[in-house]
Amino acid sequence: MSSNSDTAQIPYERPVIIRDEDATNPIAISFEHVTKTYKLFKNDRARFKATLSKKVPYKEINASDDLSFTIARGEAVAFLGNNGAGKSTALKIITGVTYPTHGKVEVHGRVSALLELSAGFDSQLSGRENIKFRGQLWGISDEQMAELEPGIIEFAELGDYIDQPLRTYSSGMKARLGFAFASSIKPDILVVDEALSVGDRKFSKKCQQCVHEIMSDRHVSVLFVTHSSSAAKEFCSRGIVLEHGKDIFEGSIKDAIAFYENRN
Ligand SMILES: Nc1ncnc2c1ncn2[C@@H]1O[C@H](COP(=O)(O)OP(=O)(O)OP(=O)(O)O)[C@@H](O)[C@H]1O
Repeated sequence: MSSNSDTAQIPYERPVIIRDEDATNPIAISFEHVTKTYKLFKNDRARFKATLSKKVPYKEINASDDLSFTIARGEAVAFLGNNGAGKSTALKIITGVTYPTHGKVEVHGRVSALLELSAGFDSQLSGRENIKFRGQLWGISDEQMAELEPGIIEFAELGDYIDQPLRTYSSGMKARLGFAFASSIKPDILVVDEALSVGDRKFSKKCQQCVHEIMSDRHVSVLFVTHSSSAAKEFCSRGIVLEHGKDIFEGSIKDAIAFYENRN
């Protein structure tokens, strides 16, 4: 693999993103030569100045660096890597929270992300209204939402607060609502960061159980980010080890864990 600096011709100089809900495609996710470059300015003032002038100096960091991998339909793959290896960046590209600088990304199927659970909620709307609103954003029909709503509300365990505006919720309560929604909408692709902590210990356990149930469904493709070898072994058949944004090892989960552990 080559880095940006020594690549004469960058593949997909303009990012190409193909995203659809075709869950019959044998490929769930594919990255081809994906690079995500962040610009690091000296401070916020310099960042602001850079919007007006091209002369403001900055450093560049490739959070994803010429990253290529494919996740097949129904496959469960673990991303292993130390802090800053580029795991979250890859997940954010998959969920559309951030865009690559170069490369081609394909995502086929409905993605449910257990990442930033409370992002995107409207604080003036109640929990119930937020569920409906999110359902509309996801393109879920009113009938389907009406079927799903009681399960989401029951799972979230918010009691009377479900009809109160979200501004009255604690951060844990918002995360509960986000988790309840994301896990109830039958995804084709589940993206989950194991570091995710939702609410108190009891609720967190319930969430883990729920994630495990979704992950055991053989039709769901899973991309699982973890530092824990045992969780990766339990659910994933394949592992990808990331370092400095690059894919430095890809193989069976057993081999990937052995590689990762030897490196640390
Ligand atoms: N918005 C940003 N601006 C600048 N640099 C960023 C930004 N987001 C991430 N980075 C950098 O990109 C690199 C990869 O970060 P990323 O969050 O993807 O790593 P990670 O493997 O998920 O780490 P962790 O295990 O700590 O969650 C890091 O060096 C990080 O500092």
